[in-house]
Amino acid sequence: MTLKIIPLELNSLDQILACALLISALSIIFQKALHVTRRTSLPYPPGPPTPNFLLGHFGKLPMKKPWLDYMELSKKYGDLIYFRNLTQHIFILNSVELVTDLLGKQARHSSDRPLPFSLTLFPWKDSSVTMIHGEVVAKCFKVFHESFRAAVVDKYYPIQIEKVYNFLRTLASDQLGLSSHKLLDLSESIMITIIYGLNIVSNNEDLPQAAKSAVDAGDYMLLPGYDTWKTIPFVHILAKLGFFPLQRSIRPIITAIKEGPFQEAMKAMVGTLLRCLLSISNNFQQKTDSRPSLVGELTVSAISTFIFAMSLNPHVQTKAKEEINNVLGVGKIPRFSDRESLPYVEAIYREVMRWHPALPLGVPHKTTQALVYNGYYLPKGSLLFANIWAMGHNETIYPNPNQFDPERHLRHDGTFPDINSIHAYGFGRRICAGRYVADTTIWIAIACVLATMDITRSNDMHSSSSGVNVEDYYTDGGFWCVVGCSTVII
Ligand code: HEM
Repeated sequence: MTLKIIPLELNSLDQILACALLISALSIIFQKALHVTRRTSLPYPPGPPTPNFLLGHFGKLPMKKPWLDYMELSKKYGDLIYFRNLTQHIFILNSVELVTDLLGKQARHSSDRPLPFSLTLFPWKDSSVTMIHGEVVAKCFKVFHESFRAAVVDKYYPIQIEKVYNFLRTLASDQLGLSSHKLLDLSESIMITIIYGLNIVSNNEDLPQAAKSAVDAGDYMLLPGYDTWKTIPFVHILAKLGFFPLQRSIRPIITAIKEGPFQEAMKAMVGTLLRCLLSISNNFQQKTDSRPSLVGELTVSAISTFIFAMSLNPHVQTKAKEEINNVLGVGKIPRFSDRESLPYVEAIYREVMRWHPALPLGVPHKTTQALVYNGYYLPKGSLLFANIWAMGHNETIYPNPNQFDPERHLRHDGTFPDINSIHAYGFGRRICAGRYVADTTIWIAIACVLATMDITRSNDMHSSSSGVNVEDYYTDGGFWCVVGCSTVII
C-alpha cells in the first residue's frame, strides 16, 4: 500500500471563503472571550499568568514532552494547574490524590471525552475512545469490558503464547537483532488476532505499517492544547477545504487501519469479538473501533521500554534470569501459571509501566458539569489531563525516580497491588478497557525474552560522558520508544 500526502491546493474561491470563515470565527471568539460569564465568584486554580486576554495561553503551551514542564510547574503552582486556551479551560492533575478525587470520586461528572475529535475532521471520530459519553459509549464499553475483563482474559493466552513464541523464533533466526518493526509485529499481531480474528504474519502487511504511520503522524494529538483550534466555530469547514495538511495526510492512514482489517474480517467472519461488537447494532461500522491496531502501539511502547531498560541495566537482567532459572529450571520458558512465583519479573513489569508510561498525560477527560475542588472552580466542559508521568516520578513516593529500579515494587509479604493501581492505564470510569489483555501481553513478552535472550547495548547507541540520554529515545508526544538501539544475542 502506498500512502500519498496530498499537497495543499486551494483555488481563489476557496481562499476567499476560508478567509471569510476565519474572520467570522475570530469575531465570535472575541465576543465569547469578552463575555466570559461565570455564575460564581470562586477562583480558577493557580497557573502561569495568561499572556493574552483574548487568546489565553493559546500557542504558549509546551508541546515537547510537556509532562516534564507540567511537573516542574507544579512545584510553583501546586498539583492542580489551570490554563485557558482560547475559550477552552484546561486543568493538569499532577497527583494521585487529585485524580482519585476528580476522576474517581467525581467520575459521574468527569468522564466525558473532548468533542473536537468528533468534528468530522478525523475518520476516527466514531472510535469509542473519543465518543461522547452516552448510550453508544456505554454499550461499546460494556462489550469491551465483557471481552477483556480480568476473569476472561485467559481465553487469549493461546494467542499471546503463539505470537510471543513466533517473535522469539524470528529473533533467533535473524542475526540483525531487535528492531521496532519486530516488536510492532508482535503487539499488532496479538491485538489484531484477538479483535479481528486475522493473522498478521509480517510487518510488511498494510495494517501495522499504517498503524505506525498513524502514530507517527498523531504523536501530538493527545497533548493539552494541541487541538484547541478545533473549537473555533466553523473551523471544520476550513478543514474540509483542505486547509490543514495533517488531516489530509492522516485520513487515508486511519481509513486503512479501520477498513482494511475490518473488510478482511467481514469476509472471514472469524473474529469473535468483532461479531460481538457487530451484535450491538446493525449499523456496525459506526460501532466498531479503530483502536485495536493503535492500542498495539501502546503495548509496543511498553515492551520496547522494557528492552531499552534492560540494555541500560544489565544487573537487573541478570537478577531476573537468576530468578527464572532458580524457580523454573534452566532452559524453561515461563508460562502464565508461573507469574506468581516470579516476583522480580513482576517488579520489572511494574517498573516499566512507571518509568516510561506510554501515554504520559493519559487521554483527556471532559467535565459534564461545573465542579468545585478545594475552593477552586472548574467550569463545565473543562479538559482534565492526568499527569501520569508526574505521579510515577514523585520523589517522595519513588526516590531517585529516573532510575530504573524494580526493587521499589517488592513488598515484604511478596504481594503486588491490583493492576488497577498502575497509573499508566488511566483512571476512573474511562480507565483503559484493555488493561488486562495489555497486562498479560506485556508480562508474557517480558518473561519469555528474559528467559531466552541476552539484551545488550549496541555500539551505535549514542551516549555522552554522563551516559545515555534516555529521553532521546522517546518521541515528544510520548507514544513511542525507538528500540533499534539494542541488540539481542541468543
Ligand atoms: C501498554 C498498553 C496500554 C496502555 C498504557 C493504555 C492506556 C490507556 C489509557 C491511559 C487510557 C485512558 C484512560 C483514562 O481516560 O483515564 C486508555 C483507554 C482505553 N484503552 Fe488502553 N492502554 C493500553 C492498551 C490497550 C489495549 C491492548 C486495549 C484493547 C484491547 C485498550 C483499549 C482501551 C480502550 C477501549 C480505552 C477507552 C476506554 C474509555 O474511553 O472508556 N488499551 N488506555
